[in-house]
Amino acid sequence: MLLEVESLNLWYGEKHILKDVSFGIDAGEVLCIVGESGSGKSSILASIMGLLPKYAKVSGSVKFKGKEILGLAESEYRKLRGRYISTVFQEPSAYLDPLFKIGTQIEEAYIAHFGKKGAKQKSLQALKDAGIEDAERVYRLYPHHLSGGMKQRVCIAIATVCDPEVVLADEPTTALDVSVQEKILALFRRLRERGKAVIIVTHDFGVVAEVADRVIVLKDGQVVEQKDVFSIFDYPDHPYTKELLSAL
Ligand SMILES: Nc1ncnc2c1ncn2[C@@H]1O[C@H](COP(=O)(O)OP(=O)(O)OP(=O)(O)O)[C@@H](O)[C@H]1O
Repeated sequence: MLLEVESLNLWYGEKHILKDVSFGIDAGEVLCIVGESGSGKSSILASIMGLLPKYAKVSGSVKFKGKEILGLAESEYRKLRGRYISTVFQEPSAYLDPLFKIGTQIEEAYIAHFGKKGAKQKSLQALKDAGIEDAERVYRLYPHHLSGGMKQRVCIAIATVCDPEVVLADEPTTALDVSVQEKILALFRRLRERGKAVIIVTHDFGVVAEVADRVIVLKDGQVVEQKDVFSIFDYPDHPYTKELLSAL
């Protein structure tokens, strides 16, 4: 397994948020984490990325290529984030800095790990890989010049410019028009073809049907079902899974 989460538990004060969560993902796979709002989906991603608030208490294990990463020092997490494991967020407008050109923001992500040399070329390539054909032009624009779908492509370029092995995405299409959602999901399928391990958090089984190889269903911080995508639609076991599916 490229990334392996084992018996992950998370508490905020007295509140037990994640309860013995275990799953793994290999290169070239898309795993969807499905569950209602508040079930703990984003908390799983935050635990993997080392982005939990200080008052959070965690136990268990998160291994990347066999090496424990849960509880690393912030300086160590910084070496991982963006370079080996990176994240695409729900709201591209909130993530992009309105004051800086697109090119600058992608380059910054690259320079943090590799230095200035080759940064522009890599950034343009990342934009093209994210489905932006006129990359040279978009490179010089500011975020407010772009549509929501284009901004999310830029965020994917930022997340992939260092060629990470794992890409995490938290509701990456929720803020977008239905017409562009499909195109963004196609990009995640392309990441899988490029050998990335992709974890997508969603509450939407429509998204699952479009991209997932495997699915874990989370309820109140617990994994209640874990299956390949065909089985989850054809033979859902848990009543909660059936309930989520009936909303589709
Ligand atoms: N920083 C925090 N401090 C305290 N409680 C938190 C914090 N972040 C999340 N929680 C709580 O943890 C629980 C799980 O939240 P989380 O955001 O992981 O769920 P989610 O399934 O991703 O929901 P959503 O789809 O709404 O983002 C919720 O009850 C939430 O209120």
